[in-house]
This record gives sequence, structure tokens and C-alpha cells, in this order.
Amino acid sequence: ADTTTASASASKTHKSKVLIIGAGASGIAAAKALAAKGITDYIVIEGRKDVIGGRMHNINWPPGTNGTVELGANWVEGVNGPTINPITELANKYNLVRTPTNWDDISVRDARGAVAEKVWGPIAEKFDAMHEEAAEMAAQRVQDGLQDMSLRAAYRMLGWNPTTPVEMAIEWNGFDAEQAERPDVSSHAYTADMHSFGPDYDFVVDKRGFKTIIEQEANAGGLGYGSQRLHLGKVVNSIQWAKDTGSSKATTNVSPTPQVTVKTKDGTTYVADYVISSTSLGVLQSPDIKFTPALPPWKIQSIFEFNIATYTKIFLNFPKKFWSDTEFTLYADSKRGYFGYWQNTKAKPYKKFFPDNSNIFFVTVTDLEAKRIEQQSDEATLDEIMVVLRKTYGPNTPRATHIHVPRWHSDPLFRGTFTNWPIGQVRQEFENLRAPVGNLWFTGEHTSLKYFGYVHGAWLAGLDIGGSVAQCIKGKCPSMPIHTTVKEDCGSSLKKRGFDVGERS
Ligand SMILES: Cc1cc2nc3c(=O)[nH]c(=O)nc-3n(C[C@H](O)[C@H](O)[C@H](O)COP(=O)(O)OP(=O)(O)OC[C@H]3O[C@@H](n4cnc5c(N)ncnc54)[C@H](O)[C@@H]3O)c2cc1C
Repeated sequence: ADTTTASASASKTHKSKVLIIGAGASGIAAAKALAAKGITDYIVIEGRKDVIGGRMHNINWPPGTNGTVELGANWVEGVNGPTINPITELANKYNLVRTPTNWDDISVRDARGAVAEKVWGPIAEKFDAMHEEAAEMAAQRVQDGLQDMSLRAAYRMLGWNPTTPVEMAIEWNGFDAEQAERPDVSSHAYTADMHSFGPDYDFVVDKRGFKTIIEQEANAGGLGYGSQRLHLGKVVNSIQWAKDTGSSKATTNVSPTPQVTVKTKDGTTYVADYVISSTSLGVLQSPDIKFTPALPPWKIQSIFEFNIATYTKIFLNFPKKFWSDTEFTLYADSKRGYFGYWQNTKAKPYKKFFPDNSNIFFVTVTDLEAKRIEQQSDEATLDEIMVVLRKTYGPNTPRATHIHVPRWHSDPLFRGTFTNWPIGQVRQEFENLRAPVGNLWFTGEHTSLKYFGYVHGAWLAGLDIGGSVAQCIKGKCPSMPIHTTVKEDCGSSLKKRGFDVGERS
């Protein structure tokens, strides 16, 4: 149990067998896996003051209505496949309200207004066929042990060279809308086909928010709000995992301490035999948590090699609906990805889940655009958006009455939205990203080889690492590969990723 000591002069120290940092999907799954193996002496600490769920996060919006919008994860991605998505299982268990998405229900506009389907339709068909070929080619190259390349290179090899605004918008919709970065910086082998548990997506429209499945799992595991084992408002700023060498230089030659000491900004100390950190890749890349001693070079390199992308949904509420009935509208600008991807809450499958007195039309931006927009005022962003909308829908388009811009990239508890696999990173780098140092273990969506980036990836990674730590406690620690030197061995190491050509289709 949590053994707490405090004195008048010193802040509190909590001791437990396991400390889990972060109460998102991965952290809660890790706790669940520990409990399943009979380990109940753990504490979960979370930086946010009043809510768990991490990147599954909803707000009540627009103001003055009973509407709910998801600022983070919105879809159960990969449903209706041969194997059930574990998040679908949780969604069923807790009656999470969701509605299927129809990606084909789409229209396209440009600065002159609507673009005829006979113009964009064949371009979209060409892109889809080409992208499918790129996915098959990736699987074949993995089988043949060939080196990774950028997805852009594969597109070029398959004769796809977008130049017009419509071609760029179609490509953005077909790739960036999923990975939140450009094909130019993305791995062909790892990102050409991201489908996992199935080809379809369920859009979450539950008033309790997508995070309710995490909250309810936490509750079932004795980690409900107010419980002794869930400590909110605890922002970790230091982790001591090995003897302090006194040097700030990364070195592999350190002796891990039997216990890990974690300190939080408010002066609380946690001492545990094992610590599982579920903070995002973006947090690990930032200087916010001081590791003592510095993490080993192989660990640091793996953390910096991977990308955390930014996917920003900008929510807008208008006095009336002026857009088309399709679920999605692509706006094709000469600047690729410029306010290009619009979702319609008045579309048939969604309408009944959003308040009648709201007219929400939201637009997604990614990558550099997302980061740029976070830096400016919401009013400035709305001004830009209104210029776009008035160009394509006409000068009388009403100005939005409300705007909400999430700032995932600048939020110190996240520093981005989800992981994207960059060009040429080999499996060994990934194994290093996932590997523990001493008794400090790592989980989170970025540590799921098959499903990085997704809620189900975070959940499965948490179950896996929680289970491994439980085994360690029982004296049967599983061995995790660590590569102190990473050699170029991309193709053959990719083969070991755990899937083959057939499995991904
Ligand atoms: C905008 C957006 C859209 C997305 N869309 C989808 C989608 O549709 N479908 C899908 O499957 N996935 C989607 N994702 C990805 C999905 O949300 C994540 O992969 C998943 O929720 C990550 O869970 P996690 O437990 O790994 O990390 P997190 O949810 O980030 O949990 C980590 C926790 O650690 C806490 N923390 C961080 N630093 C510290 C610190 N220093 N001290 C204490 N606590 C700390 C954080 O507050 C957080 O609660 C989306 C994400 C975003 C942001």
C-alpha cells in the first residue's frame, strides 16, 4: 500500500511497488494489467488537475449549449475486421455512443466555389488506386528486405506528382488526414497502410466523451476520481533511475538503482521499485523531465528519431448552416493543407448528436500549419478562415460566432498529438524507444509497434508493459532487446514487425 511520510519541514513522500506516470489510455491499461496479475500496490500520478484520459479529451461546446466536442481522439479506428479492436470491446462494454463514418460522402471546393465531381472524382480514384499500390509495394519491399524510403518517393515511383490545388487536397485527405504529417517525411514501410483491426471507423459522439471508457476502466480498478491511488495535479519534473554520476553527459555505464525516485513540481516525492512512464513522445523530447543520470545515448537517440505530429481540429459555430450536406468538404487551396478538411456536424449520421441550436462546421489542420495556428490568437485564425470561406461560399458567408482552437503542440503535458514514423527508422530504434532503463519502464502509443498513434495502440502497449512489470515483480522479468549501436538493417528488421503482406489488408 501507499506508505506516506511527511514532516512539517519536508513535503510528502509516497512509497509504492509501482508508480505509473500519466492517466491516459496507456497508464490506465498498465494499472489494469498489474492488477490482473495480483499486483495492487501501485499509484497513478497525472499532471492534469481534474481529469484523466490524456489525449482522449472532450469539452462542452459551443458555450450555452449541451453539446460535446472531442478535442483529441474522435474515432474508434479499425472496426469491422476479422479481429475485434480492443477499444471497440471497451466501447461496447460502456455503451459508448458512436456513429459510422462514410469517407466517400465528400465534396470538393476551391477558391471559385464548388468543384464538379467529374473533375475531382477521377483524381481521387487515381490517388486511391495509387496509394493502394504503394501499400502493396511497401509490404513487398518489407518481404524482400529492401531499405525504407519516403512515402513521397513511392508515390513518385507510381507516377503520382500532385501539382494542382485539387490534386494536393486529395492527397492531403488520403494521407495527412490520418498521419498528420506529409508523405515527404513519412516512412513508406510503416505508414503506407495504417489500417489495423478493420477497414471502418466509428466516430464517437457520446456526451460523456470518448474518455469515459478510460474513466470507467479506472473506476473499476479502484482508480476513480478521489481514490487514494490516483493523484491528480502532479506534474513530474525529475526522475532518478540510477546512481547519480554527477555528469550531465549520457552514458551507458551507470548502475540502475533498485528504486526509482520521481519528483513533481509541487515538491512531492514518489519512491517505487518500478516506474512506468506513459508520457507522450513529445514530453520525452522536451527538457521538462530531468533524468538523473541522463538517459543512455541509445535511448536518447530513439526518442529524438521519431516524430510527434500535430493534428488540430478547429471548432467553429456559425449562425446558420451554409455548407453542403456531405460529411466532409475538402477545400483545395494553392497552399497545401490550408484549412482544407471540413467536417459537418449537420450531416445525417451526426445531426441528432449535436444540439439543434448549434451549427458546428470544423476544420482540421496538421503539421506546420497546426503549429503556426497555435502561436496566433483565435481571432486572427478566424479572420483567416473567414477569408477562405467567403472566397468559396461567397461574400455574405456569416462570421462564426464561436471558435475553439486546441493547442496540443504547446501544451507541456502533450507537446503534440500522436506519433508518426519517419523515413528510414529501423525496428531496432523502435525497440530502444520501448526498452526500459533500469527499473524505469516506458509505455504510451509511441511504444506500440503495430498501432502507434492510436488509442488501441496506447491501450495494448499499456497492457503489455504493465504485464511485463508484474512479471519482473514476480522474479520472471521478460527480456527486452536493447541496441546500443543501431546498424542499418531496415528490410530484414521490418520483417520482424509482426505482420506480413496478407495480415495488413
Ligand atoms: C487531436 C487528436 C486526434 C486523435 N485522433 C485519434 C482517433 O481518432 N483515434 C485514435 O485511435 N487515436 C487518435 N488520437 C491518438 C490517441 O488519442 C492517442 O494515441 C492516445 O490517447 C494516447 O494515449 P497515451 O496513454 O499513450 O498518452 P496520453 O493520453 O498522452 O496520456 C499520458 C498522460 O500523461 C500525462 N503527463 C504528461 N506529462 C506528464 C508529467 N510530466 N507529469 C505527470 N503527468 C504527465 C498527460 O497529462 C496524460 O494524461 C488522437 C490524438 C489527438 C490529440
